[in-house]
Formats: sequence, C-alpha cells, structure tokens
Amino acid sequence: MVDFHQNGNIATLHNLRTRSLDQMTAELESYALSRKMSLVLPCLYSELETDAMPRILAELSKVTYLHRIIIGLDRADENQFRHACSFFKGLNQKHVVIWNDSPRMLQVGGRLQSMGLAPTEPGKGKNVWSSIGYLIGCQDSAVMAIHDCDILTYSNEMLARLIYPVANPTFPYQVAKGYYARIGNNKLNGRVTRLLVSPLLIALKKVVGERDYIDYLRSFRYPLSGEFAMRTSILPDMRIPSDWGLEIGVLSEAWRNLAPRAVCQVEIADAYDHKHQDLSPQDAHAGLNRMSTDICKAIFRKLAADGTVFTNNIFRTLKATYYRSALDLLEAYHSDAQMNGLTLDRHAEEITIELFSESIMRAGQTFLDNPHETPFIPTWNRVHAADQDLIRDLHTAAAADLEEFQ
Ligand SMILES: O=C(O)[C@H](O)COP(=O)(O)O
Repeated sequence: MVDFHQNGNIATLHNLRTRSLDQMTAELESYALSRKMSLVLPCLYSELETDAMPRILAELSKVTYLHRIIIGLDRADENQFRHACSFFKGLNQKHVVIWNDSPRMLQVGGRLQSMGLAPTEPGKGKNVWSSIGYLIGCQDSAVMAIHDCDILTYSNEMLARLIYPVANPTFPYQVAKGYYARIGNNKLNGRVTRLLVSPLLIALKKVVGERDYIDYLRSFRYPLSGEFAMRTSILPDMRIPSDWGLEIGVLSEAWRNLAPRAVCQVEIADAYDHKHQDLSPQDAHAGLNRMSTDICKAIFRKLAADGTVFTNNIFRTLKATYYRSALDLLEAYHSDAQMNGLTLDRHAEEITIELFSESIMRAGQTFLDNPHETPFIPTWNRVHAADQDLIRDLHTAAAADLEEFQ
C-alpha cells in the first residue's frame, strides 16, 4: 500500500516499491560483517505439519545475512523433537532447535520455579523468553528478529524489511515492529486487531482521557503483529507477559525503556495470511475469546502502572463506548472491503464485537479482583542476578538434547 504518511509519534518506514530485495540484501550482508543478526522462531510442533512451515524453511534458506536461527520448539515429544531436528536440517544457516519440553529443559525450569522466577504459564511468551535467554547466552548477536511460524504468505523479503531498520547502524532504531494488511481467502482478517484493539484504544481515550501510552499504541498500524526486530542490548532488561499479551507487552516495554525516536514500524508485506483461531464463544480459556481478554488485561495493567485509576463504573462505561466505536469502525471496514472486492461477514463481525465487549468486562473484573497479579516473566537480568549459572546451564541442556537425539 503506497503512501508516505507519518503519524508523528513513531517513525513509519514504508515500502515505496522503489528498491529491490537484492539491493537490500546486499546492504544487509555488509552490515552483517560487523553486527551479527539472529532470528528467533517460536514454533509449535504441530506447525511443522502445516503448509506454512515448508515455505518458511525454503525462503529462509535463501537468506545470506543471518548468523544464527534459534527455533524454540513447543509441545513435542522425543520422536517429534528428532523429526523437528531433521526438518530444520534444510536450513543453510547455523541453527539450534531447543526442545522446550525435554527432561533437561524441564529441570532448568524447575530451578527457576524454586526461585519463584519461572514463567507462570506455557505458551508463546514463555517460548520467546527462553529463546531470548539462549540468545543472550550466545553473546554474539547485535540484532535479533522474531516472527511467527504460521505465516502462509511468507517470503524472505519480509525478514529483510523487518530487520533492516535495526541493522542499519546509521538508523536510531532499537525496535522495529512489522505491519501489513491481513488478507486471505478474499477476506479482511485480523479480527482482534480491527475489532478489539483499534476501537478499544479509541474508547479508552474517550473514557480515561489523553494518555501518551494510548497515543503511542494507536500509532501502530498492526499492534498485534508477531514480527519485530530489536537490538539485542535491550533484551536482558525486557519484561514480557507469558500470555497472549506478548505483542502488546513488547511494545509497552519499548515505550517504558526507550525514547520514541528509538522505535519504528516497518511495512513488511503487501498481504499476510496465517492460521486462524476459532472465536471460541463457549470457552473463555480458548481461541480469540482468551486472546482478547489477555490483551485487554495487558493494556489495563500498563495504564494502571502509569497512574490511571480503574473502577467498575469505568469498565462499564468503557464497554459501552467500545461497542459504539467498534460498530463505527465496522462500517469503515465494510466499505473498504467492498471497494477492494473482498468479503466481510457483517453478522459474524457483530457477534465478534459482542464477544469482545464481554472480554473487556472480564479483563476489567480480573484486574479489579487481582490488582497485584503479575503475569510478567522476570527479566533475564533478574534471573542472572538470582542464579549466575542458569543461562550457561540452559545452553548445556539444549546442546545435550541435540547431542542425544539429533
Ligand atoms: O491479529 C489478529 O487480529 C488476530 O491474530 C486474529 O487474526 P485473524 O482474524 O486473521 O485470525
């Protein structure tokens, strides 16, 4: 989508279609001589069996500027770990598959638990956190990128564009967040981003007033994208949530720890499609039902930590304001879809909005009932202060698993 609009809060780096991937790759190769770049892939074993993963592997194999790829493998048994190791042998780069459920890794997790520093729930946040710990232990990369493993429309241009803003040593950015339009099967996707996050931020502004944090989050064109790149110097002090609040959590940490001019968003693809989760209206602990609640909690907690007072009445008003804002945006999405020859099921979207308004109330209630709940995983600096051998032992465990089962 060609435009060159800047919102004034964070820099937006567009794809103006004026530069080839080859040129950008050549430049990245020259940066890679002095600053090593690593890629973290949080991966479920089941994702290896999808159409997305072979394509991602084939595209990554063409990448010449990556120093290392760290694959955090979740929900795999021993045989599946062996299979994953042979699957990733197709990569041309140095890489490691970390079997997060191995007895050795569980032992490392048990040590964290005994110190009260273990992630409280399994999931992508924990996977990313462990991979970051591994990367910190490598002590050799200046830049890190991360992306999901369910991207059906993956091309290595996505990675080049994602990593470029933090790899270029003349740029001031420490964090780059990817953005794109989520379109697939002739449909406008991205239900949580479009129908929850965008109208919720509009509603929050109306209900709790001007907040720099709300303006900051509103600046991102796709705040829930799983694609970001960072300079590794910021990793040891980063606190990330273990639940679905991961993406918002990373943006919030960048807001807390960095100056606005150190954060940018970058257009990485024309269109993006991925695995779609169910709405799960009957189960608040699954699918988009759970995801939307976790995201609301992450935003409420951050605002509270920034001095915003929340009460039952505020959440009730927020729900009503959100509902109106979401319906207004739905009108815009519908026109946009129709004009572009895409379909949009208005009835399904209105049901989704109703469900998300319940998620806002549920998240609000949880926040009021447990104001001290801290679902954040401790920073690696904190872990290191408590146990100076842990990162080394994490490496030893991962290497021993590879040695034994690869
Ligand atoms: O980004 C989002 O909004 C959520 O991941 C849901 O995406 P989907 O509607 O494309 O499945």
